[in-house]
Amino acid sequence: MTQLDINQEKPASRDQDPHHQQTTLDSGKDKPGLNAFLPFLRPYRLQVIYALIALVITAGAMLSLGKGVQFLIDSGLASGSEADLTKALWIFMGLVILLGVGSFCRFFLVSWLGERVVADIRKAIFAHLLTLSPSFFEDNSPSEIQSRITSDTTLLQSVIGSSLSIALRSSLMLVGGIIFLLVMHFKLTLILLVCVPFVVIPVLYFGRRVRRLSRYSQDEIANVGRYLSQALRHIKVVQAFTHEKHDEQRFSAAVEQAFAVSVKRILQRSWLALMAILLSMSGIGIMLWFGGKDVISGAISAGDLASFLFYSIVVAGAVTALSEVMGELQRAAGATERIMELLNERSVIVGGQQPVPAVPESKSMPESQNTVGVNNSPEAQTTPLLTLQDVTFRYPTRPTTAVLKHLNFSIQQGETVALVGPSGAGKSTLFELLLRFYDPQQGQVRFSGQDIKTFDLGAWRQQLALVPQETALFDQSVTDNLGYANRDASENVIQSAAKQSNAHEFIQRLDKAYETRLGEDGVRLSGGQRQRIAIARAILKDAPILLLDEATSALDAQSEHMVQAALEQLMIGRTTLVIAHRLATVLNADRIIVLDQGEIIAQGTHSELLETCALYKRLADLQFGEPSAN
Ligand SMILES: Nc1ncnc2c1ncn2[C@@H]1O[C@H](COP(=O)(O)OP(=O)(O)OP(=O)(O)O)[C@@H](O)[C@H]1O
Repeated sequence: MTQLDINQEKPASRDQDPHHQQTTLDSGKDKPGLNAFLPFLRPYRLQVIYALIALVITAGAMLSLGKGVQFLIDSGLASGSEADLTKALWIFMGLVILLGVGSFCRFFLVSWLGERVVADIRKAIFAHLLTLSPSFFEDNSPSEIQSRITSDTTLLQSVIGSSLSIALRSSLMLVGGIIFLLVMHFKLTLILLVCVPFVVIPVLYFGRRVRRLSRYSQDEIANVGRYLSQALRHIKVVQAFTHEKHDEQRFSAAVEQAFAVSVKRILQRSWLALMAILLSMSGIGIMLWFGGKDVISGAISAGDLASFLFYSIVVAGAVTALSEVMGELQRAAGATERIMELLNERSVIVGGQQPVPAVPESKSMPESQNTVGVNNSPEAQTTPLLTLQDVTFRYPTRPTTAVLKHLNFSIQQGETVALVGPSGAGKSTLFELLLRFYDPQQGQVRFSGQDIKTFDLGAWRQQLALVPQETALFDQSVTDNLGYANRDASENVIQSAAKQSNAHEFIQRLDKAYETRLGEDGVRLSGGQRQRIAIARAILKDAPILLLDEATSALDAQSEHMVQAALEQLMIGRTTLVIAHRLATVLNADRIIVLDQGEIIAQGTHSELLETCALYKRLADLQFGEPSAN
């Protein structure tokens, strides 16, 4: 399904909807597993090879170290010769240096690979997410996706950056260690192999419990963090309702809860330490006893016993490490699967190959503003610029309800058409279809006679400039926020757009003028100022079709005048479709379309509609404050 296992419950009807079928993921087949991220490792083949070499060298050095210990004791200490001792120590130190340098290289290379691959995966996911249609984000909430990406990639990072190398190293140590042990002393090896489970199983048991509690502990800490950020984000609400005491108590309850979980974890960890020391040291004691008897009887040397102990510890350590990382590897396989699902998700909105035809010249459009070329052919002059033909649309999340029903209308180049209708009539949805956030299930939207689905998606969206009701602003400078519409615009061009949209003056009055950061969600601007920023953006985009969604919230007379003047400037020479909430807009429109419950119920001018359409008359009375006698 489209859901990345985020939303478990889905309405059954969605599966029967052919449109929605396109948005579903084939998560059931070809489970990718860990090898799915091999393509991400491919560019770093050399580093992988170097890391493997370092891995083999360190494992070899570690295994040889046991023999080094034996040599040190038997040839160095037991022989009583200082020269032999020095020689043995040199060999031992050589191995230690090899092990140290090898470990340095292995650790650096493997961790580097983990970080590098995860950085690439994060970039790939983000770039891919940006291409998905809005319907995908209705099925999968962005905040869930965000936390998924963060936790899944962090898990992958730890697996690529450490667990995999631990698994490889431990396997080498395990096999190598057992071979050394068997060659050295068959009977002691058998004793060891019997002892290992007695040590490893309890350690694993407590280890698992510690891990599980660590996860709970993390969750509790996340809860505390969430609570904290909510309270601080809404600090004005907290203080206005004098809610401080209550919030303080709830916060301290959350902190105490986190503390209680941590104490449980610490206790298990302490048990783990106790068991590990008792069991492993008892095991060593048992072997020392058996081995010591053999040393006394002369069957083996003291060096033999010491190196035997060394290899036993290596083998037990490898077994423990392997069983620990196996769980990690499994979890990482799940994480990889989810990441791959996300990367394999295809947008249901696909662009075509056709170039967008040039917009026919408008008599009122100044030459400088018509950037998409001019087409003067008689055919271009007569074909409407925009046509909706029998358009029926249902949102993918509500496949049974048609939001737009059999819409038919055309707009000529340069025309201004106002859309009017009660809340929920489908006005904004119409804009979403024009922007191709969704495609209609039935009918076509045409531009200069061609279905907009045949156009390259980016090129088509370049033809439209949207001035939304709520202007989305980013926590960046004013220049960056304006430049959002046109990344190539120079500072001069940006300022001239701000002047045209009557935004320049208030921008100049901000602390750092155009360099002022607007704060999260542009909180530092008033409604009218935000709208003028949106208008400046549309000017910068310089698209032939304007989609205006007028703000419903009332502006004071001065702001209203500024916004209106800016809009009039913007509309010159463009084809405009406006969701109208102001009297001035409907009066200035060439035509008004009245929408109700997804259907066009009337079209005409303001005065015509007042006569012919009861719904329009009622809306005019309510929305525009227009006395019905007018
Ligand atoms: N993403 C969505 N998923 C499902 N249904 C939606 C979605 N967006 C809007 N709708 C529904 O579609 C219908 C039309 O909504 P739309 O926003 O187009 O109306 P509108 O005429 O613009 O209303 P308003 O003037 O209040 O903005 C409403 O019933 C709404 O609940």
